[in-house]
Amino acid sequence: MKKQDMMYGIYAVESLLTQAPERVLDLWLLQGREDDRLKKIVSLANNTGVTVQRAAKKTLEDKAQSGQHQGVVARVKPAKALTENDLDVLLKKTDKPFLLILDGVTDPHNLGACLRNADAAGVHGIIIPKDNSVTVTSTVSKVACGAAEIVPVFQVTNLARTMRHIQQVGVWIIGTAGEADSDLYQADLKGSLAIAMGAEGKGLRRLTREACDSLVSIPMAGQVSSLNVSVATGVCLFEAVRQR
Ligand SMILES: C[S@@+](CC[C@H](N)C(=O)[O-])C[C@H]1O[C@@H](n2cnc3c(N)ncnc32)[C@H](O)[C@@H]1O
Repeated sequence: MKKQDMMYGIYAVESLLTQAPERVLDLWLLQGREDDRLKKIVSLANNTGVTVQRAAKKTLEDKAQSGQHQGVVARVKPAKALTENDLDVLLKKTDKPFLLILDGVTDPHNLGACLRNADAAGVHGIIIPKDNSVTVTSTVSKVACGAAEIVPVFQVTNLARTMRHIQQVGVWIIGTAGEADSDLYQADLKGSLAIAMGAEGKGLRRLTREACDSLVSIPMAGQVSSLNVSVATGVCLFEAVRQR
C-alpha cells in the first residue's frame, strides 16, 4: 500500500484542508502568487496547523507530475480505503439512500467527473469494484474539484454480491444501457436507489446487468451510439434529483 500521495489543484487541496487536514503532510504553493484563491488556502492551512512552503513552478510540476497544479501541491496520507463494511454503516444511518455504482470505469477523468456530478446531486456514496477500475488518484481528485474528499467511494470485492446485499436492505437498482427498452424518464427514481453505470468500452458486465432490478436508456436523438459515462451519469443523477 502507498504511504503517501500527491494531490494538486486549488479545489482539491482546499477541500482536503477543509475535510481532512490531518492527511496533509506537506503543502507547497507557487512562489510569488498571492491572489485570493491561494490566500484562502493559506488561511485554511494556518487554521489547521499545516505549514505552507513556497516553491518554484518547475518544482511544483515535478512534485505533481503535471502542469495542472494551479500553484498548489500537497503531499498527503492516502485516504482510508472504504469497503463493504463501511457501506453497511452508511446504509444503516441513511434514510432513503441514493447511490451510484460504476462498473469498471477506467479513465481517471471520467471517475473525477462522476464524483463531481455525484456530489452536486447529493449522492451518499459511490460503489466501485476493487479490480479493473480506476481508484481515487491525484488526477481523479483534481478533476473532481473537491468532491473526491467529500463523496465516499466504496471498493467492493464482488460487485454483483454487493448489489444483491443492498437490494436485501431495500435499495432498488436501476442499470443503464443504451439499448434498454425502458426510458429513464419513465422510471421511478424516488425511493432508496442505486444507479449503475457501465465502463467506457464494454458497458455493464453481464453479472452486473443481471443483478439490476431494471434497465433504462437515455433517449438519444442523434447518430452516435452512446454518451460518455460521466455525461450519462450526470443525466441520470439529475433526473433522480428532479424526481426526489
Ligand atoms: C460509453 S458508454 C458504454 C458503451 C458501450 N459500448 C455499451 O454498449 O454499453 C458507458 C456507459 O454510459 C452509460 N450510457 C451511455 N449512453 C447511454 C444511454 N444512451 N442510455 C443509457 N446509458 C448510457 C451506460 O451506463 C454505459 O455503460
